[in-house]
Amino acid sequence: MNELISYENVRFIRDHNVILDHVNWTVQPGEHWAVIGLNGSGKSTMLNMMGGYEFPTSGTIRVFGHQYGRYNWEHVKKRLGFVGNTLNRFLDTLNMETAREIVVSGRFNSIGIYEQTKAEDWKKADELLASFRLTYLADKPYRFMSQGEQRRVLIARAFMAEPDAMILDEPCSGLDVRAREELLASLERQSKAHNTSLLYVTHHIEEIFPAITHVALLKDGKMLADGRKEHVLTSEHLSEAFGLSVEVEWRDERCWLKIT
Ligand SMILES: Nc1ncnc2c1ncn2[C@@H]1O[C@H](COP(=O)(O)OP(=O)(O)OP(=O)(O)O)[C@@H](O)[C@H]1O
Repeated sequence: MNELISYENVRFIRDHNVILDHVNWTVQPGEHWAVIGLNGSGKSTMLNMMGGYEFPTSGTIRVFGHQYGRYNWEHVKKRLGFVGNTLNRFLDTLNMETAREIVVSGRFNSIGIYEQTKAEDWKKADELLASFRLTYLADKPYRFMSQGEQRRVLIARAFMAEPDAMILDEPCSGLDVRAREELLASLERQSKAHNTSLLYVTHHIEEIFPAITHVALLKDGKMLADGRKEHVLTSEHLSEAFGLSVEVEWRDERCWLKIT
């Protein structure tokens, strides 16, 4: 069994609401996934479960070959990068730190630096800042950055530990079009450099950049379609998922939507 991630018949019920309904999903090494669906379709819940933040009501989740509930999940989490709104819990600490400090802290999977750092850690943080075009923010405290800048700093931080898989929950929200394109290019570069599988949640089909190989399409907590992106991103599937008549157009290995 060499899958990176596998969900078997995963159900998640909260307050009598079925939030994920018999979800089956497999990610193989080398694949990069986009997870799409309308607001409330269960995208974040599905991915947050991997971090051990929610326990499935039934079904099995395996990450890096380890079954959730039967293994010390801290070891799994060390190999997972995560960028999403859950980091807002640490806002008080983040606000006090500079971009450089935040990126370095990713080396220890912490927010805030509580361990001995080495010169090479700072060198690597500087390289990451450069790769994400954030050098100009190196010494600026988080609280004085724009929303888009904060988002990019957190993404650079998540690469510091060279994770095997990286969950990015709407990483481009709040970014202008140029910043979005720069971020997508940096993500592509970094994921190649470290062999990191990307798991990318978005509402925007045009953010599915060429390096993304597969798509999971959720509707009302169910997996409507999953597999290679060319097979999933069709006018029929997307019209059904969005409850709206749309037409898909492929240009330069990217997919664009037209409302029809
Ligand atoms: N802890 C919780 N308790 C109760 N309901 C929850 C909880 N977490 C999520 N939900 C509900 O589960 C559903 C799926 O939420 P989720 O955040 O996974 O959707 P999403 O597809 O990521 O949505 P969005 O695109 O708006 O971010 C929503 O109806 C939400 O209200």
